[in-house]
Amino acid sequence: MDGTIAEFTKTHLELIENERNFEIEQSQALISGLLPTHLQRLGFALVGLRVTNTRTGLGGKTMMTLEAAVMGDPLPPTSLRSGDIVGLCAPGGHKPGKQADKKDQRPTAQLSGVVTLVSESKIVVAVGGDDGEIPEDWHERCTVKKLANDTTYKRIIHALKDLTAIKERPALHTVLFSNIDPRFEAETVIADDDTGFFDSSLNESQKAAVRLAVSAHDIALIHGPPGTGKTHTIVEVIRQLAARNQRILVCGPSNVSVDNLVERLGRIRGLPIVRLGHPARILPAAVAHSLDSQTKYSDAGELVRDVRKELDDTLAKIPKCKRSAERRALYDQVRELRKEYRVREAKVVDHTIGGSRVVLATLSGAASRDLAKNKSKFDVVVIDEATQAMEGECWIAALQAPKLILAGDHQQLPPTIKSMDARETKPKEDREKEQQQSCELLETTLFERVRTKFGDTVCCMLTTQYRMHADIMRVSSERLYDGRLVADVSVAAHLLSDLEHVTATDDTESPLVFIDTAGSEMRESAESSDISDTSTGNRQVKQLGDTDSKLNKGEAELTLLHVDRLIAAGVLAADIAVISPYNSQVRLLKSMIRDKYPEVEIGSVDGFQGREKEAVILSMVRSNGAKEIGFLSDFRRINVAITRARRHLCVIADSETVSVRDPFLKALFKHLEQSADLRYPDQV
Ligand SMILES: Nc1ncnc2c1ncn2[C@@H]1O[C@H](COP(=O)(O)OP(=O)(O)OP(=O)(O)O)[C@@H](O)[C@H]1O
Repeated sequence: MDGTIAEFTKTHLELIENERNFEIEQSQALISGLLPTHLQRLGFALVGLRVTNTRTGLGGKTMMTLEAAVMGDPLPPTSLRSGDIVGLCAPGGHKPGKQADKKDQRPTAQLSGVVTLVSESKIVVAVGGDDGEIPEDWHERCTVKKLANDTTYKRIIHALKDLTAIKERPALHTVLFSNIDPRFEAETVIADDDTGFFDSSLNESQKAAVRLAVSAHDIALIHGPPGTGKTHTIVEVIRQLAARNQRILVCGPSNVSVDNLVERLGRIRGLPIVRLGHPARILPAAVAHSLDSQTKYSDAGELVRDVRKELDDTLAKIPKCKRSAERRALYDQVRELRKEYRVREAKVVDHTIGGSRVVLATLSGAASRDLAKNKSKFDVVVIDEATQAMEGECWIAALQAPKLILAGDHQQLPPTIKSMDARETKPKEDREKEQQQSCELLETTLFERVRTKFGDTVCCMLTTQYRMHADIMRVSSERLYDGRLVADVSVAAHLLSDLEHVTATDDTESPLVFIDTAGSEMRESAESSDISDTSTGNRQVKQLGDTDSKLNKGEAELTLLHVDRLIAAGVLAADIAVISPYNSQVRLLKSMIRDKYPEVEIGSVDGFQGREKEAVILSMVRSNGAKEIGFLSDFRRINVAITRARRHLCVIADSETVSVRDPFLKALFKHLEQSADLRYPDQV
């Protein structure tokens, strides 16, 4: 088995290194080659800021507040967001008092940090702390510039190396890498009369999934098609495990996936939880459970608060201090206080993590030093949205317990492999076969691998969905979920016209509308360079892989007309989403719809995975004589697209181009022709 693991990690390490290099090269090509002022126009930098305040945050980090050079001026429009990794630098890397070389506008990053807040007038960046001290000669004017973030790749590489090096392996590893079958409790873990469930609203498939997950010794999968209450089920699994005195590490690939669980688990009385991760990246609703808040406000945190205050007071004195000797003395004092602060804080952190039965973090965050230092022992690792994480990423968490529970849906989009996306628009035959295989290997998730290996023995599918009208989910159920997915009675026939303030019209009484552009000459085109996003005032920079992205002006106009009709019927703009598989079309749609209806959400299909809206309009874009459909041929993307709508789905597409080759699309268009309210552009 060790040989198999060594082979597995070797291949994956190579692939992850490639992916990491690809991402860094791409972002450097975009960011490093441009002058800061140019980057600022593109939204990737803020130039000539003043440091207006410094205080101490978690991990002894210094929170630097930066504002526009002219006091009270707003910051220029920016795409910098909380959680971004940024470099802080002075123009030309000059030191205070020295003249900057006017010609050299390229800054050299001198400090790196994480953005914790961006408002109209200021940006706050957490710097230093465990990552190093702030240099004494730190200048008060600087540029903030977005940096490539390869932290997750580094952590995956570390985890894969650790996986190879393990001496005493849990049975889980044997199950995953050799031919040993997974084991389950022979006895019923929750009584047949169902009295053992905490949540009495669970449906039969959810109960079956909980039983499977609790009874597993090594691994169990919860397969949750769209809207089937996967999170609901995971919460019950965690409660059951906690009631059996197990310690649980709960992870997801994104902050949103983790915070969704934090919010729900946080409501359960008597279940101590803690959310690890940078406060800047945690959703407001989950912040109260963050390690940062708990160390700050708990009784045990009292110890830390005193030193924090002293540190902040000392830091505040530095900018006012003119003499360099005095300044230096204050810096020495800061260094000492910071050491003391870290020692005390480590104790509180240890206490908080150790006292929590459930610890939550992103997969990447599971590599947190706080966990490693705490030597936390977990009995079970639960990974939600596991089909959106690369296997290597799952191993960061999976190394920390002998039992693993994965939840996800392999019929929706897999993790994004950026080096593959960049090639997506090129013809298939141009891609090197080997690279194609590598990407496919990276795209194969741990969930998928285990499901293929053991099938239903380890996997339980949730079969009742609580989102879509029955007509909206039908094709997905029949083609992708063996016809087993059923709509709960509460949603099976719900319509927009049932909503308050919505009048009954042809649109609001139809769960499915299909506007077929075939023969209308509404052809696709490639993106011209002058589409701007008027909401930010910035010209949008084309994303990677967009080099050949497609748009369709005719479809965009039909989309706007359909939005007009829904809103005229009383549907709230905030209940409508407009989605398209192509980024160029998304930009075009934003430029046409945003000013008129700012609350209508407009985005890519990929970006909308995991979300839902009452009404969804899908613009498929492709319309050409050659019947080329590019990445619409990925059934998982189409599945995500059509399963976002609760009461109304309007598909705008050219059936002659889109419905011809791909079996899933063929089935979808057959269903649309039979069951949807069918319209042609001249009737809209
Ligand atoms: N047993 C149930 N009875 C009634 N409603 C339920 C039940 N299970 C889930 N739901 C409802 O279904 C909706 C989806 O649940 P949840 O958010 O847990 O699903 P999910 O599968 O995680 O979602 P997604 O499809 O986005 O992954 C929620 O509104 C939830 O209240």
